[in-house]
Amino acid sequence: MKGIHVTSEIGKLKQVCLHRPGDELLNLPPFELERLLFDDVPFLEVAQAEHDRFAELMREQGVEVLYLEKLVAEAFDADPTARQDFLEEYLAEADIKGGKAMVQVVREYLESIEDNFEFVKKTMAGIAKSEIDMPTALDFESMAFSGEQSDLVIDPMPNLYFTRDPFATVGEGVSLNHMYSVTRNRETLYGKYVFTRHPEYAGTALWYNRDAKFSIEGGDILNLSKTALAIGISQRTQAAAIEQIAQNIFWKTEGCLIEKIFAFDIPNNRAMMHLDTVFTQIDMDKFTIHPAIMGTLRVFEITKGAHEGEIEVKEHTDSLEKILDYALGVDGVKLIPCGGGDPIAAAREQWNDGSNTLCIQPGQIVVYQRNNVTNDVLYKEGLDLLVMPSAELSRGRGGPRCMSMPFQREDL
Ligand SMILES: NC(=O)NCCC[C@H](N)C(=O)O
Repeated sequence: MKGIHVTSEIGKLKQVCLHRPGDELLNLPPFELERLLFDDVPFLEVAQAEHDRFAELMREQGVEVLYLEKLVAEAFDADPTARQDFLEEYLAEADIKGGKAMVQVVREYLESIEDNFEFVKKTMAGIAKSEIDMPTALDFESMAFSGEQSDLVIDPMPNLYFTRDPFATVGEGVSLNHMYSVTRNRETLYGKYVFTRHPEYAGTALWYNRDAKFSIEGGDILNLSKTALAIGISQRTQAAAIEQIAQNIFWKTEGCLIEKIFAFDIPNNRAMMHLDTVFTQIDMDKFTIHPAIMGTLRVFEITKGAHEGEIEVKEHTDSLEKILDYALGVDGVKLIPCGGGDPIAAAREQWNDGSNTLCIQPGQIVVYQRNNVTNDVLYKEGLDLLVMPSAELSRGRGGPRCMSMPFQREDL
């Protein structure tokens, strides 16, 4: 079965989209880490082995694993004009250091890669100066660049293995996001070509588009039910983007069943960059949570207004448990604190994504091995943990939920 179908965070996972970390992690200059939103340089071989185990754990549960790089290559295999169109957009957004002559050299270099899969991986990895012949007829900009410090002509996209963020599946459609940072915004181009040009996915409804003005990222978008969505107001997602997606869903697109959007205003900092870094659903009535967000969290409910183009907003003042009971239509939601309530363990394990779990089916979750305090608490709560190695992957500041985008889940 193809197409998108996701109406919860916990319904049995049938199909998921990943990206296996590739050479983009070799093109990470240490002095560029902050700009590229990474905290250390991972050891690629080990990161790949950890990622392969992640995929294997899911396959063992009957999940079909798709790879983003393969889907994009399939779109190009099916329609060579798609590859040409992609290349033009890619070059325009690549911020190529140097002038027109350099752009031409890069274009020829990429065009010379015949195999579409290799071509896609190269665009993800970035391009080093040493890989290309510097232009012979130099325009001034290219000439000036050849003496510059940077060894990269095109930046890598090291965050691509966090497939949760550049686009997000909701119901039968997708929010094709506009990212907060320049470095991650290029990632959304791959989603664009999958959802508009891949033979199986072209025509997927888009609830948001990458050319919109405000930023929204998939780590902030949580499917609570067929009709309710949670979205974080965070470092990465602006309230204005939530208003825009609400407008799109309620008034400007067809086919979305969402009737209520709960906006969760979380602290604006790197450790808690997305809602899913502090809060993930793990069972019908259970969530993991970073205790540091309790007390400060404001929650708004957005619904369709009475007149064309209007939305209604109200703020909830109940406890988070009560708000979630109401949003999910259950009784007695339980919040399980990361780090077992100990503030140092909570901060340490949240930093390494202790609250960022991927639910395979109600009560069964993928977790990082390194978060042993939180994992013990989850065992005691009766959860079935699929534990994955996490020494290298965690250096990018994302966990199992960040590294996965469900394409299909069974309805609850
Ligand atoms: N959903 C997530 O929290 N994704 C993790 C993204 C980590 C990445 N290094 C970033 O800063 O965007």
